[in-house]
Amino acid sequence: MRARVIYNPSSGREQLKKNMLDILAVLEEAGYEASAFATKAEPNSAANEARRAAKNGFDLIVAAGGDGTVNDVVNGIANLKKRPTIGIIPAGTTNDYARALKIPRTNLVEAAKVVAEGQVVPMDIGQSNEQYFVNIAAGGYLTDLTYQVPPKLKTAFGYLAYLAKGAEKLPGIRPMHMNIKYDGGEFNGLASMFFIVMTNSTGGFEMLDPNIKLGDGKFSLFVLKTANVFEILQIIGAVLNGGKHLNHPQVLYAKTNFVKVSSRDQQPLMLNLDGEYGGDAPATFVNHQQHINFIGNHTEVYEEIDAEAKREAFMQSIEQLGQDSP
Ligand SMILES: Nc1ncnc2c1ncn2[C@@H]1O[C@H](COP(=O)(O)OP(=O)(O)OP(=O)(O)O)[C@@H](O)[C@H]1O
Repeated sequence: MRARVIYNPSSGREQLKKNMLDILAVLEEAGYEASAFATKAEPNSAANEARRAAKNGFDLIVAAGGDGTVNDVVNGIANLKKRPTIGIIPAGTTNDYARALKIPRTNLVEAAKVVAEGQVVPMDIGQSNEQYFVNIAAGGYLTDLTYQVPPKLKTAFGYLAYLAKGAEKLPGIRPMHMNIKYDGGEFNGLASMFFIVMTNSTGGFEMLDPNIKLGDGKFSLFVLKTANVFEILQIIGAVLNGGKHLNHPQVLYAKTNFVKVSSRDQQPLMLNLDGEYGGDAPATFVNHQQHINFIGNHTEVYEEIDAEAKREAFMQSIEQLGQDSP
C-alpha cells in the first residue's frame, strides 16, 4: 500500500514541516510506503499532485493543511474512475471538514494515527458546474463578505463573524432575485443568501441541520428569505438555540439531491464553495452519494450503499434537473 501526504507547508505555522518525519513514520508503521509532497503557492498545486498520485495507483492521499487543501485534493481526484481514500491531517486556520470527520485537531501526529487506523467513512461530494465541494456551498449578496473577514476572525467565530460583518454593513445588505429549484420545490423571489450544507461543521455553526445524515446523498438547502438584519440575527439565535430556525417563516429548508440556481438580478449572484469564491450563478449543484472514502474517527455505523444504488440516485437527480430546465 502506498500513501502520499500532500501538505501545505505554509499552513499551521509550519508545524507540518517540523512533524513530517513523525507523520510519515506513523503511516509506515501502519504498513504504508509513505512519501510527502509540499504544495506550492499556485492554483491547483494540491489538485494536480493528488490526480497524479491517484493515476499512479496510490491507495491513500493524506490532505495535510486547512479546508482549502482538502477541497483542492478532492477536486484533483473526484472525476477519476478509481479514487484513492483520503485522510486529513488538519493544520489550517479553518478545519471544518476534519471536525466533521472527528479527526483530532490539536496534535498533528495524533491525527496521523487516526488516519493510519483507517476507519473508512464514505462521504457525499457536491459538484457545482465543473467544481467540487465537500462541506458547504453558498451564494448571495453577502457571500463576498467572506473574503473580507480576516482569517483569525474566521477561526474564532466562523460564520458568525461573517454574518456579523454583514450586519455591520446593514445599509449595504439587500436581497437579490433568486430562482432556486430543488427536489420537490422551487423558490422564486427575493433572498439574501442560500446555503447548501453537507455536514454539521460549518464555521461557527455546529448544528445547522439536526437532520443531517452523512452519506445519505442529500444536501441540506437553506434559503434566507430576508435581508433584514434583525430577522437575520433572530435566525442566528434560533440556530444556536438548537434547530428552531428550521421552522422560521423567513427560512426555506429542504433536503434535496440537486439544486439549480439562477438570478435575474443586475448584480452577479456570487458563489462560494468550501469558503473560496466559486464563480457566479447560474449553477447546478448535484450530490455524488458516497463518492469518496474519507478516513474518520466515527463510532456510528454508516449505511454503505452499492454502486448500482448510487448510480440510480444520481441518474434520478440528473433526470429531474433535465425536466426542470427551461
Ligand atoms: N507553499 C505555499 N506557500 C504559500 N501558500 C500556499 C503554499 N501551498 C499552498 N498555498 C495556499 O494555501 C491556501 C490553502 O490553505 P489551506 O486551506 O491549506 O490552509 P489555510 O491557509 O489555513 O486556509 P483555510 O482558512 O482554508 O484553513 C491556498 O490558497 C494555496 O494556494
